[in-house]
Amino acid sequence: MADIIYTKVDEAPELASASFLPIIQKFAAAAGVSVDTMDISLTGRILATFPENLTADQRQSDDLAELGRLVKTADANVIKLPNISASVPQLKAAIAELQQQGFDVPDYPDAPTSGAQKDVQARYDGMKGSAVNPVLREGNSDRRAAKAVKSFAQKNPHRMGDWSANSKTEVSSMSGGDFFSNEVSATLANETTAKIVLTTDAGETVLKDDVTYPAGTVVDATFMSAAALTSFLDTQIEKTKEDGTLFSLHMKATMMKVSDPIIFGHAVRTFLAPVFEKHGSAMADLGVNPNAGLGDLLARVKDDASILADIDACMADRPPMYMVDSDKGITNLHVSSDVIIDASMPALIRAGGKGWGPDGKEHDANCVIPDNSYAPVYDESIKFFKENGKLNPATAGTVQNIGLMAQKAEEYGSHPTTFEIPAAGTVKMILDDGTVLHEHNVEANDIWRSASARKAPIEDWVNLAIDRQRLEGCRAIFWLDANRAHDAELIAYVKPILEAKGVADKFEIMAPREATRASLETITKGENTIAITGNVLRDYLTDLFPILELATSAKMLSIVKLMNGGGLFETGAGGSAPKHVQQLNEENHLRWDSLGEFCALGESLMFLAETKNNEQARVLGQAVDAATQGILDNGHSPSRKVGEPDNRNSHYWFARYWAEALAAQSDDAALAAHFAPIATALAEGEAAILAELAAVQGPAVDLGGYYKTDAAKTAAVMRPSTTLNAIIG
Ligand SMILES: NC(=O)C1=CN([C@@H]2O[C@H](COP(=O)(O)OP(=O)(O)OC[C@H]3O[C@@H](n4cnc5c(N)ncnc54)[C@H](OP(=O)(O)O)[C@@H]3O)[C@@H](O)[C@H]2O)C=CC1
Ligand SMILES: O=C(O)CCC(=O)C(=O)O
Ligand SMILES: [Mg+2]
Repeated sequence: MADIIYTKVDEAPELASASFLPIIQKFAAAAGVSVDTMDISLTGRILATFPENLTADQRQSDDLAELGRLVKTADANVIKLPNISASVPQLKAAIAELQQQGFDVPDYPDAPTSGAQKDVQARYDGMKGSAVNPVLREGNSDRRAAKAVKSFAQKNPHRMGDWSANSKTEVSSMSGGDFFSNEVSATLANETTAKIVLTTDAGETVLKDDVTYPAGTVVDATFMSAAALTSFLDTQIEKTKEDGTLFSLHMKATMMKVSDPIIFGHAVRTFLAPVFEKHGSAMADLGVNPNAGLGDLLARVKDDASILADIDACMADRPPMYMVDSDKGITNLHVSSDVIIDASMPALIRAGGKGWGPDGKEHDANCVIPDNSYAPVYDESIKFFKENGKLNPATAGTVQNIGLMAQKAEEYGSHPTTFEIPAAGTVKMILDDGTVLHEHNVEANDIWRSASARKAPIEDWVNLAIDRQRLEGCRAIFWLDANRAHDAELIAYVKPILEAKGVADKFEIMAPREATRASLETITKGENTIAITGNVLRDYLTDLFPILELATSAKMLSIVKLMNGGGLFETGAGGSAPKHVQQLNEENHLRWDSLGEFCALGESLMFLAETKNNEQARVLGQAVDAATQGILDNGHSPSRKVGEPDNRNSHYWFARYWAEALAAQSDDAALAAHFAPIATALAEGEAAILAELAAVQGPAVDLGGYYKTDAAKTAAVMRPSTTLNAIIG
């Protein structure tokens, strides 16, 4: 096993790796540090899943499973880049591309009939949504802006949209019948197994058997009423029309891969209700499944003029929709993974409460977030900015996050215990001694789910928060709502630990709405605060605050201190940025900023130094920090526009500053001597390298694929400077 594992992913970050990884490997080798890749890309995972369909040459090892084992060991030192969390349309596109490239992987069966097809679907469903992060996240989350990054943002504040006090933008959530209002929760005294049973007029169905919980696990159960949801959506569609705003739905269909595509499907069905009423059976015959989105629906009915005419008539009567891409007519309801709440809501808030409409212009929006558990965070943020005006990134303090994440904590681990209820009845969660832990009366189509959080991760999370607060000395708030069933159980863990450690006076506990306001007030004053949250708010807040403070979450330090002693260094909270790939394809400019990778690399090397007593790794790591600082101080981050320096330029500068820092340091004479000529060559080659990088921009390029690019073609595009390549090798 290599000292450091650098993940092979998809889309923009993977393109960046084609340029950056050779530099990392070359520099690390000088200190005897090995850096290897493991493939967690969507196509890599598909190929690893169907070996029997592939030739011996085409087969691929199951790197995700291997990494899943590694992160449970003290040896883990993994740099994890963002990967695609695939919706079904993305999965199908990746399958089609592989087939075209000569890989005989099976089609995704939409409506499996045979056992074999059901097996294929189950194997694909295992790859759906956020299938990677939960496997690797065997620790809690520590995300914050490095000091250099934060002070750069303060000195170079990004543009922020203006807020008007009479902006009509608002958040709308259900008034009841949602996950929030139906939640029950209990902490288990003993280790136990449990089963989930649905009882209807037709009898008993075991929805899930043999779930095991260690003692001390907090186990929740809740459901969303389908009737309450559709009536809420109906009301919101009407209300949006009356208000003259954009209808926008924000959810996390990738992470909440069972529940949220169903909720999304209800929105598609409700928005097009007259069409479903009239053409329901014809559309079903065409294989329409509203959960797959409007994009899939339109493709399936494209040859039926009467359905299309009724869709047009219905849309004309509906409020305008918030658009993903107004030029291409891609709406909010096209694909469930196109609008991901953690990125979409902050972008809208940063823009002053504006979203893009079908006319290609910005408008106020009705942000429909059906469930009330976390919607108040966005609602309160919007209210705060309406009252106080936009945040000033030049003076704002920062919100750091310590998030409960380990061992599939809370909602993000609930997929195996989430069910769309087939018929009215009762759902019971029954423990092995026969105790009924939780019970709900449900109707057909309700979404019932159970989530849990284990004792060891909870205690680790509280201790991580105590350590962080001690280091920062700033305000620290547990975002927990004493009136919410699950949060009350967590508070019962948090308070005694704080008291036992004598630090209870350093922490506050507030419900998400109050904590949002308190945190915005704190950073507006230029002060810092730590948000100590559950798993979902970890995700939401580590986009919300960075996007307001730094313009993007991609620049964040994202450290997962693995519970068994290893380290996982995620590169930012940002995703895979499909738009960036499109720009590279069209005009050979990659605007992806690798700052997240630079920060993660520095942390990973320092971690190697600590855990393996590797002093040369420490020297390399310190020099990485100097190089990152150099990129920021000298303005060598990528530009967004073709013809201007891009991702590849930033890698050249990074290599140069890294080599210069290594040559200049005096802790390790051998490394200094090794890097002195490299630093000189990089400096002397500057004019040639920059000219070679600039020369290629403009024309379209061919990478030989989107989901699975051709390695040689990608290397040629991403490493166009022969002068730089000669130095890096
Ligand atoms: N940790 C993970 O593995 C994550 C994976 N994803 C996956 O990423 C894909 C896209 O998701 P999406 O919601 O569009 O979110 P992204 O984070 O990919 O993109 C949102 C926007 O943020 C900006 N951005 C993000 N990272 C960078 C960067 N390094 N440099 C410059 N700008 C950046 C870009 O803005 P602009 O285009 O304006 O420059 C981008 O369009 C999905 O497949 C999703 O599943 C998403 C989140 C996390
Ligand atoms: O795993 C995913 O799909 C997304 C993860 C994410 O958004 C985050 O961790 O911030
Ligand atoms: Mg996120």
